[in-house]
Amino acid sequence: MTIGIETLHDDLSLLNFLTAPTPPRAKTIIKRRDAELDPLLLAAATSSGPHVTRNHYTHDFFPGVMDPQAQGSWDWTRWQGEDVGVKQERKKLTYVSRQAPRSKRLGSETKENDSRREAVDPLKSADNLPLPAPKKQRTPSISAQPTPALTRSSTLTDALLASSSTSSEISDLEVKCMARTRIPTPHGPAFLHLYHNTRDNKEHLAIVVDPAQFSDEQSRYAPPIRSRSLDAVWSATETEMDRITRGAYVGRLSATSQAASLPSENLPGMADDSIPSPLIRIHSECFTGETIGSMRCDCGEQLDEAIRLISQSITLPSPSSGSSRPITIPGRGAVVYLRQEGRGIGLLSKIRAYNLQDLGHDTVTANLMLGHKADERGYEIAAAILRDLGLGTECGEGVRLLTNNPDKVAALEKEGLRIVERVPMIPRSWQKRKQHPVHSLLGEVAVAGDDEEMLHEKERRAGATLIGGGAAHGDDLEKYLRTKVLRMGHMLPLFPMDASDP
Ligand SMILES: Nc1nc2c(ncn2[C@@H]2O[C@H](COP(=O)(O)OP(=O)(O)OP(=O)(O)O)[C@@H](O)[C@H]2O)c(=O)[nH]1
Repeated sequence: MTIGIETLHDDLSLLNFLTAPTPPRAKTIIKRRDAELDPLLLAAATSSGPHVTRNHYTHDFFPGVMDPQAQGSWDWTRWQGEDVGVKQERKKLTYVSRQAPRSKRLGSETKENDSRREAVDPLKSADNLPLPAPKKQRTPSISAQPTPALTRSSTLTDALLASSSTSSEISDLEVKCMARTRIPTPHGPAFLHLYHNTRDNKEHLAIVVDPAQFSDEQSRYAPPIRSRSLDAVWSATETEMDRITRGAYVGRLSATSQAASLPSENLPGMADDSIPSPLIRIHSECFTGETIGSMRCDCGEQLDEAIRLISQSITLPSPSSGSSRPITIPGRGAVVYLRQEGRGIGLLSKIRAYNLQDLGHDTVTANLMLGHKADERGYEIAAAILRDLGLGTECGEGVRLLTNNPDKVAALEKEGLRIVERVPMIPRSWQKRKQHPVHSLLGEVAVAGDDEEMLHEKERRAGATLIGGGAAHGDDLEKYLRTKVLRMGHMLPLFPMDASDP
């Protein structure tokens, strides 16, 4: 039986053909038929919001401003708005793929933590604010590039930005603090700063400890640690409330105290000579250590310990020889929290590395076996964030860096950070047993007579590696700490495991 193309022109004849008791023997040509898109289906789909199924999440109904077939139609960021050069008749909805062509997708495939990933102009995200967005324009941000001499048209903000740029390396990196807020922590108040940058599309953070900003009296001993890019004026139309909402305020916000900051809050200043330089920690994200209290590493306790140490108040000698009373001022410093999970290899690879570690390999070898370097982190963004905070610059304050990692010190110095001192981070589990068996740093207080087991139990109850917790002990942690010293050269005296250990 031969069926001509003409006999399959409608649904019924096609159905008959497909369900006939005897399959056709002769070659049958079936013409491809594209069904009309049912207008009802179109209406239902448009009103039901974005598509989220596996096959459809990259497609959406767009205003027909672009030819769906055209190169780049998948790129939603190219859409300039309905009114831009759109002919009236093309305003109807069009089903457009938001997925880049396969060649493009494969070409840009990079590993999770690759800092070379194309950034989607993160500095322009000021329109994430709930308030009316300022007109899209390049807003002031801190550049890692040496700033050219100021022109006559330069504003005060420009002058401040210029004074904070010290790196001698040519770089296109810019960072901008998008928002800041006060966070009460178990160690005292901190200001959380969220940064965007032009290098990667991650949101890096700075946890600034500087409670003197709440008090006029204490702030005269040292300049406040404030973000230049946050305090800058972002647009001529920005209101006081816009500024306060994104954290550009002075003092402590309350229902009765709401003072927006000015760029001049950041005039470069030097601390009183007797005040130690601010204590700084560059911390790399560790989901396992910080979020679920993993005892495979010391990252959770390091983050907590850093905030605790930075928050410790500073005692100054009395200002006049006649007075015997020393002065105490609140601690100052910052933790720059970089989103470079797993020493830069990403969480997925770190999880795989843990399995290799369970097979007997150490943290360095496991990384190498997975095709990574022992450490793939970079510190350029950290240095730019610190410059934005006025820290470690040539004309501002130097920093005391909390770390045992010599590579970190070298990398930050290469970025132009002025480090006046390295402050070691002794793991709590080593610190405690070394000092006194009943010494307790935090949490539940140990008492004389507590045996080792009791101490560990108290520490576990106190929160282990999590923020506000005590020390954690365990074989995995011990192995990790020793590998850092023995294979990665961390500058830390080994805690003797037993009498035969070095
Ligand atoms: N690849 C890998 N990363 C790990 C492992 N354990 C912790 N990390 C990551 O290591 C980073 C912390 O680095 P560390 O090497 O512990 O310490 P450091 O920051 O180099 O040095 P310090 O400043 O002295 O603390 C975080 O990003 C963790 O996620 C591991 O076993 N494998």
